Amino acid sequence: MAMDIKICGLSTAETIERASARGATHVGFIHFPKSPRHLSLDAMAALRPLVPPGVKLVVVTVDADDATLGAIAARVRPDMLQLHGHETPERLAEVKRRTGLPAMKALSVGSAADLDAVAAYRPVADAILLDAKRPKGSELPGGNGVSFDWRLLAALDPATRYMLSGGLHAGNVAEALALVSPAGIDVSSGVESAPGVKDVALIEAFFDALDGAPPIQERKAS
Ligand SMILES: O=C(O)c1ccccc1NCC(=O)[C@H](O)[C@H](O)COP(=O)(O)O
Repeated sequence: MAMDIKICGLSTAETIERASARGATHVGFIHFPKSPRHLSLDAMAALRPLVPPGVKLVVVTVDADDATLGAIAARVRPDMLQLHGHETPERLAEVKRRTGLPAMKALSVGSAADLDAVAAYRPVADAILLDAKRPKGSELPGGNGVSFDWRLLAALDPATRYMLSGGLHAGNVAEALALVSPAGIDVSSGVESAPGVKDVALIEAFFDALDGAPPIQERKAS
């Protein structure tokens, strides 16, 4: 099965087009006012038609209330929500029921014990994204450009499908994929020239690096 590739925090027609053309299966919009990648409802609704059919649009929120999530569902019509705050499995199930949308839950990993949370979300989440912990001083629960120790994922139930996230870039994605076999990968800061400024050349370099990575069957065998 081909790996999912999510390019997150996009905000321009050019970067949506390039990421999609190079093989992104998912593109992400951030709706979190503290983020340099924040897009208003109007901005997301305006960019929505630029996401090609077959590429999934994910809107990322952080502990958003029902009114906000309802407005996103109605006006932006994403294919999926990404809940990147402290949402419990019960809240995730409620969000799915209220919005009628699939939901991915982001979980932060700093130690093997952090992976215990995965079991609670697996029955309700449509996808699990494993990200690094927020560094001290950052106001952002994601999009910090820092990685966690990928070797911790050896402790995961091998049946767990997850998206690997946190600090990936063209220079380390092949190394990550030599160590772990995620169902998907997600990148934001690693394809930016400055916080919130996506760079087409870095997007190209990321996909070039993936083109050079060994296919998943070879990775599993090694
Ligand atoms: O990117 C943000 O600004 C952001 C803000 C608040 C919550 C989540 C956010 N990003 C979510 C993502 O899915 C990022 O792609 C993920 O955290 C990886 O980011 P990076 O380490 O910068 O590649």
